[in-house]
Amino acid sequence: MFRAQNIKIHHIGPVSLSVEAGECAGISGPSGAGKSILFRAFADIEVFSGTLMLDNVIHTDMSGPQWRRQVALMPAESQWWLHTAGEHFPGTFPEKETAFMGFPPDVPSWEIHRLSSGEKQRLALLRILANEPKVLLLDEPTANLDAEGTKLMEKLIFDYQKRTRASLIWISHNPEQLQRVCHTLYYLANGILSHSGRVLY
Ligand SMILES: Nc1ncnc2c1ncn2[C@@H]1O[C@H](COP(=O)(O)OP(=O)(O)OP(=O)(O)O)[C@@H](O)[C@H]1O
Repeated sequence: MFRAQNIKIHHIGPVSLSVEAGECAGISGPSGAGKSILFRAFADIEVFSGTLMLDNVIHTDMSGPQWRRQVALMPAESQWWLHTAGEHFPGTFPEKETAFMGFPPDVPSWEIHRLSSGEKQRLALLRILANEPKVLLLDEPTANLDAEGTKLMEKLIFDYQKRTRASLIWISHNPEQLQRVCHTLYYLANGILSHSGRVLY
């Protein structure tokens, strides 16, 4: 279970929220409200005050890299620093999953500069899932994808969540998507995170 208590970062907070194992919390809110900033606090990559807990372990009891291996941030703009796609997967390349996401078998040799925004987004998710995190912080994960790509991305995330009981926090500007993928909905505006409802199945 992921728990954030009294998180304050820049003009945002105090923010508290809990996400059970196997659950998805959605966050919406106006552009510039600070949703991505809040994720940077949850991933412990920017200075904040308050407490983060993962399965009752406080974030200060882990190193930053240890925390981020378990609480993985998929930013709206993924980072790439090596020459080819394959070099960004340190272990075994996830051939089955890349094929599922519509890539041909030679994708590990693709140079980063040729990747489209949507290809980057799909490969960034596969890179993150390869580390088997317990919490996924998904910042508009389907923003650059068409309807078919969105469907595949949502299915890949669902299958992962079902298999591992990971907790998800999903930022989106698309209310239909949040209704479809989340159990609980939050709204961030004017620095305040409000619980805006539970999705009924
Ligand atoms: N390090 C920083 N210090 C101060 N302000 C910042 C910092 N980083 C971002 N901001 C500002 O905070 C605001 C919130 O940014 P953020 O990217 O979190 O918004 P958002 O809710 O994710 O927006 P969008 O929905 O458009 O992606 C923006 O006005 C941004 O310029």
